[in-house]
Amino acid sequence: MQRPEGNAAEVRRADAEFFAQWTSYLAGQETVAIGQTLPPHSQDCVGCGPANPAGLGLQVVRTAEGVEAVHSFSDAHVGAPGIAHGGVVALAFDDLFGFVLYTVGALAVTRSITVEYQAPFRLHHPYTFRAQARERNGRRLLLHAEAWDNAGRMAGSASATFVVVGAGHFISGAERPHGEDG
Ligand SMILES: CCCCCCCCCCCCCC(=O)SCCNC(=O)CCNC(=O)[C@H](O)C(C)(C)COP(=O)(O)OP(=O)(O)OC[C@H]1O[C@@H](n2cnc3c(N)ncnc32)[C@H](O)[C@@H]1OP(=O)(O)O
Repeated sequence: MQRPEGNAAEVRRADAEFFAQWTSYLAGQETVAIGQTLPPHSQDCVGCGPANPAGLGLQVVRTAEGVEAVHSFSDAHVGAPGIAHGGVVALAFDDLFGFVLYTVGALAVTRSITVEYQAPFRLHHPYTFRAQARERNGRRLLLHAEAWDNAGRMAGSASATFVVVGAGHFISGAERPHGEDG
């Protein structure tokens, strides 16, 4: 859903609808079948939001094991000539981990992420990113992902710890005093 600008009441209503959608996924009222595309984290999300022209625009599909996205980095995300910047590769992994939450059924945020860059990610070449949950220990989710080129070579992999939070963590985040997390 498009986030309206300028009108605080409209922004709050859009946010409320967005949170309600997530809540219904987490409550199991809405599910996404294997092979279907998962909804973006928000319309403006830098990883997957279709309304963010500076973003990656990841389109993520649910799989039997977790989630998957086929993505080609564009000129907007160049580092060294012809090669995607390592930071945007990390963004792709982090955002993909955000989709694994649909399969776990919990809200969580990145506490740490480690990326291995096995080969350069060449611009305009498709890479298949796959991510899944490996383990849950209390509030800690251990997640793992890999990215493969079309020749079947692994270009990168990532491991992350996400920490489960309540919906309050996201609500009015910008207005919340530092240290008051949900
Ligand atoms: C309805 C709403 C809809 C929203 C939709 C959006 C969906 C999501 C979109 C996703 C978009 C993409 C993703 C994004 O971009 S997410 C955005 C980027 N990430 C953040 O902004 C997170 C910022 N950090 C925090 O807010 C706090 O630090 C959190 C909430 C994470 C924890 O602070 P809190 O004070 O609450 O907890 P704690 O410090 O006691 O720790 C908790 C537990 O974790 C264990 N631990 C800690 N560190 C590590 C470590 N390095 N390795 C292993 N374990 C570690 C620790 O021992 C403890 O374990 P246990 O003792 O309980 O067993």
